Amino acid sequence: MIDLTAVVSAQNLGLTFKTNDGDVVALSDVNLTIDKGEFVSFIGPSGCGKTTFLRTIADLEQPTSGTLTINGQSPENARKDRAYGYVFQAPALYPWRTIEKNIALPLEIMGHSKSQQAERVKRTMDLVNLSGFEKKYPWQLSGGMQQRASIARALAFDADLLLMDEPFGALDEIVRDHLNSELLKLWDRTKKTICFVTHSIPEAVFLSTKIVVMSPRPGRVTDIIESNLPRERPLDIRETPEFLAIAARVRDGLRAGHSYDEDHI
Ligand SMILES: Nc1ncnc2c1ncn2[C@@H]1O[C@H](COP(=O)(O)OP(=O)(O)OP(=O)(O)O)[C@@H](O)[C@H]1O
Repeated sequence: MIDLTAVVSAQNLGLTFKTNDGDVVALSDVNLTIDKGEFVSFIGPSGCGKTTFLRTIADLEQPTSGTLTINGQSPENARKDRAYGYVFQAPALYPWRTIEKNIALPLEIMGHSKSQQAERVKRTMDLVNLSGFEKKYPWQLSGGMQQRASIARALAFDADLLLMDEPFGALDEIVRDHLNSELLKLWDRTKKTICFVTHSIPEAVFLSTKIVVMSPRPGRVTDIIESNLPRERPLDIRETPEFLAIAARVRDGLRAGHSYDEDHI
């Protein structure tokens, strides 16, 4: 049953791309409910449909079967309502605009007043610890800072739902650890609902209240793991037996959905 109180509710969701080489089944029979305030990670090998699922929530792709609602409404209406912010794999900042002007761009397009823009830019830059870098250009910032700026841009809408497609994949491990901790604090402070795509088991376990394990050909959900870790998570939680037990279950789910033979033909 479709859950109208959920932030995201997918029922028997399918999406098949028609290509010149035939049909590509990107999503098949996906059933998933995401409640308000959850942090949900999507993990699975390349091509299992993680990005497609996020893009479908964002109304950038249309499902070919099943039902999907965002805050009880269609993805199209949710998009018109500005129900979500989207953070891409690469920071995608305009090099000719300063950081504050990059963050303000969507607000500018939406017709917010200059004072509203300034207030929101200040608030979101504070949230991602970038205060003081307003007048810098993207190339003057490190990769991690650029990605924080694009998170600020997604937050500037003040949407309750944040869609993040492997935002830290290109960063080194130390920076990634730091941003993972910062993101958890931000999530705790803002009470947002977050959908987060990753390839990293420790990242998924560290961040999430729920982990959705997916497998390719066709993109299916093979396991949904509810995490019992406390909401407050220092980095060394990754060495605890509770953490390692969840990581082992994710690994099992990934293995079960993976056909190694097929890959090596
Ligand atoms: N516009 C499109 N047209 C045709 N096929 C597509 C299109 N977009 C995605 N696909 C295919 O759909 C499948 C799922 O792709 P998707 O990008 O969602 O996977 P992913 O799990 O996010 O992968 P990655 O981890 O590499 O980002 C892949 O086989 C991909 O080639």
